[in-house]
Amino acid sequence: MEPTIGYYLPCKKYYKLHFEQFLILCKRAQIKTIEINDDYFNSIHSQSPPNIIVHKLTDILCREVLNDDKMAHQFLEKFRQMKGRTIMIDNLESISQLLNRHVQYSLLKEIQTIYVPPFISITDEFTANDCQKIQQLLTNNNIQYPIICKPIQAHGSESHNMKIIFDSSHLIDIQYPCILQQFINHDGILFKIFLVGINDDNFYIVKRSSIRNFTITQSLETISFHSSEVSSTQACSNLNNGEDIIVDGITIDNERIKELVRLIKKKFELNLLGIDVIINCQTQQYAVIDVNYFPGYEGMKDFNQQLFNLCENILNEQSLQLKSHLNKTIFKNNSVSLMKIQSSKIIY
Ligand SMILES: Nc1ncnc2c1ncn2[C@@H]1O[C@H](COP(=O)(O)OP(=O)(O)OP(=O)(O)O)[C@@H](O)[C@H]1O
Ligand SMILES: O=P(O)(O)O[C@H]1[C@H](OP(=O)(O)O)[C@@H](OP(=O)(O)O)[C@@H](O)[C@@H](O)[C@@H]1OP(=O)(O)O
Ligand SMILES: [Mg+2]
Repeated sequence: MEPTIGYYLPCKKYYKLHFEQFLILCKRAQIKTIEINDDYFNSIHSQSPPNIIVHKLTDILCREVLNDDKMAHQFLEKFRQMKGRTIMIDNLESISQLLNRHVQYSLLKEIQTIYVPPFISITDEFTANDCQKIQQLLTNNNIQYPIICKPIQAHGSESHNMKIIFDSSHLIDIQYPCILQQFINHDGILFKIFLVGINDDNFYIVKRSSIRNFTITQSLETISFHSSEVSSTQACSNLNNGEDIIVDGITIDNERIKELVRLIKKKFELNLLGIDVIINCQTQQYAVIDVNYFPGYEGMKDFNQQLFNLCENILNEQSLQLKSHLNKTIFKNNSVSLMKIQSSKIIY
């Protein structure tokens, strides 16, 4: 029977990735593809689950985990029920570790050689009256101004509105729940590392614009921004470096990134990853500021081919395992009948 790959992608993601190219590659290789949606689940009793499911379910996972949404939970349960019979690219439990910035950063910090700028987590139990308490937490954790305030939720439309705060008198501006993190001067350059987990070396680095350096000489008003304004491919914000500042010389060490990718992939057990790195312009430390599940892969021309290769590898492994399982069973059955023959010989 021909192998099958199921997919669940929000429309926007499907078109942005040109996912039809992936489907064409599958067709050429005689791999069946099927969209996983409500219709699929309604007719599931008549078919066995796909060998692999490729998906971006982060929005639905966020609704389930962070908003306790029942519909989202019911939909995800249908994927969970296929566990053991299909390979999910990637596991929902692994992806969940990235959805909350506090969880994500805490796990990254457990990797000793990885640097995550110091942060504290501010739950929604804090109120505008707690600024002193928050300042104390910042001091205890050795976090200096400026600081960046990020929503605790790391994925979805609500997660990208950020603030830069320059002094304690503006702590009143933070939105709850959030992460407050040390702002690192990095010459306005961000490195995005896109990974398709065929092996640890299979990553692609793109350089993007980012937020320019700040020196605090006087108290500044809080700056609010959306992360796409400063770091998307089209970014052209007054928070970026002006054209007169030349930063083309900044490069990143491939070997260091290779090690970083290996450690993060192993820690989170994910195949489709985007890792955002900035380089502290004073200490040259590589700071990991964000890990995204199934990112946009903008700039990586052959993403669909890479994803296809990953799926093909998994299918090949599956069929090898199946063959070896069948061989073992045949061998076991043969040896059983051989033993029967031998023992019958003894009897006679
Ligand atoms: N600690 C930091 N120091 C300096 N700049 C930072 C820091 N953290 C984030 N930034 C800047 O803010 C931008 C958005 O941060 P972050 O990547 O955490 O947001 P996001 O909304 O999760 O992004 P993405 O769209 O990649 O998911 C970064 O691209 C970078 O320009
Ligand atoms: O593609 P999607 O709609 O899933 O959006 C993702 C976005 O890709 P896009 O901006 O190119 O679309 C990613 O940007 P890159 O790191 O790849 O630059 C990153 O911001 C993810 O966090 C977003 O996922 P979300 O947070 O919304 O779940
Ligand atoms: Mg993110």
